[in-house]
Amino acid sequence: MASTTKISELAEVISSNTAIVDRYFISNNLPTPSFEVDGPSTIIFPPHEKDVAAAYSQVLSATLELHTLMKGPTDMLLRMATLATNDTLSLQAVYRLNLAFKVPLERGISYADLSNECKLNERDLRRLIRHAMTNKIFKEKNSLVVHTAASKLLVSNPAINGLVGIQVEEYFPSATKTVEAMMKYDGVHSPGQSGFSLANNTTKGLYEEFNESPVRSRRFAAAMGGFASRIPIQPLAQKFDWASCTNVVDVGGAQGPVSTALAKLFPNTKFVVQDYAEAVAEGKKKVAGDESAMNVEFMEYNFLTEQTVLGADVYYFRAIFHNWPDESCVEILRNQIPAMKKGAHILIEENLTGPKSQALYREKIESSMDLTMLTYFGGAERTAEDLTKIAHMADPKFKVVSASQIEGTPSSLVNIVWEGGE
Ligand SMILES: C[S@@+](CC[C@H](N)C(=O)[O-])C[C@H]1O[C@@H](n2cnc3c(N)ncnc32)[C@H](O)[C@@H]1O
Repeated sequence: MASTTKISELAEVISSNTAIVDRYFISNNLPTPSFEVDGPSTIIFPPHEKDVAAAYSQVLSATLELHTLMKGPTDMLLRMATLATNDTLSLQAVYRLNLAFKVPLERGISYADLSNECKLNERDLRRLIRHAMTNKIFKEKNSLVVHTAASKLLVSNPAINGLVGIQVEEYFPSATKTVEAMMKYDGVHSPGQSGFSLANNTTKGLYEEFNESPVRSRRFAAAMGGFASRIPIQPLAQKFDWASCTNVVDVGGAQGPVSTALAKLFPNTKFVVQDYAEAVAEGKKKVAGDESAMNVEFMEYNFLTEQTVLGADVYYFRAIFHNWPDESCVEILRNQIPAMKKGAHILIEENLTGPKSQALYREKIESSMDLTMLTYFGGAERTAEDLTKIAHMADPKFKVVSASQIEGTPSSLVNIVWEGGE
């Protein structure tokens, strides 16, 4: 008989690594994880110390694996789809009915009063909320619905609320159509062939569709902005010689969160942020009167057409290419060529995927992000080699000179030099 089994090995990994994380919390006077209403909303982001981050990641992976092993193949298969779908269903109810905003933060509310406020009968409302509670979104106290740290976050953080909104209102229906879309078009070769497009009964891609719907477009932009604002700027500032550039074009730069931050650090470099009209208008409003953003300009530009800023030193794309199928990435790169001088850089900042043999939790998050890109856009999470192939397909005179992680962030920077032109 084996002296240790897989499940007791995993239990040991969980125990020893939880102790490392716990010691870190205690010695740094940090609150220990809790969903109590005054508990911390984030655990460790970004990871401050590598060994603690590794221990934290081991705990998440080993608990996931132990949980799956303990369920066994039958229970896992029988329940997987309904469990995951119903998690989203009850979250959709929380979002759609605006429940987090209707439960008073300080005292809670009865199901009867909440039912009146939501115009939904008490019995069904209770069923939905009780399910949300299994994910620690609200809890019951003295027969009242009261907040937890998770439900409170929906009230206090508009970006998180927006991200939840797009998951339940846009992603949830789109994902049900992804396989159908792939079968229909034998893969996804243009944004209009995505699960999103099929679910929305359109041949347009997500961005084009949202251009006609300011409410959906704003919710999406706010949610993306929430992601963007969590990434520190210093590591990117140190990763490239921005100071030596006269002009940088931030292509698809949204409301300019990166360019306005870089512009403060590099006052002699001019940053041009390009995006659709609405993002550009919002960006202009944000920097109006800000002396430190005098070197930032906003410009409407559709990157599916030829680049209009000629002769810049850098054309920078952050979190753009993973939103597009390979064919569109090639087109976007080719659209920059007529504007590019010899030696100009295309800088692509993206999360690059790594080898498959990594911690289970990390693998699940990365692979889930990949399917999210596929469903929304027909896009993909890519390796450095994938992006190199795309650059060469666009033109062999694009030379990939480096691709490496930006220290302290989840992103990498791919530096491509244009060897054609004058
Ligand atoms: C995921 S966001 C990234 C925004 C920004 N680069 C950042 O990292 O915060 C993608 C951006 O691409 C813009 N975009 C999508 N299609 C575009 C197009 N055809 N032309 C210009 N911008 C576009 C969107 O409006 C959005 O702001």
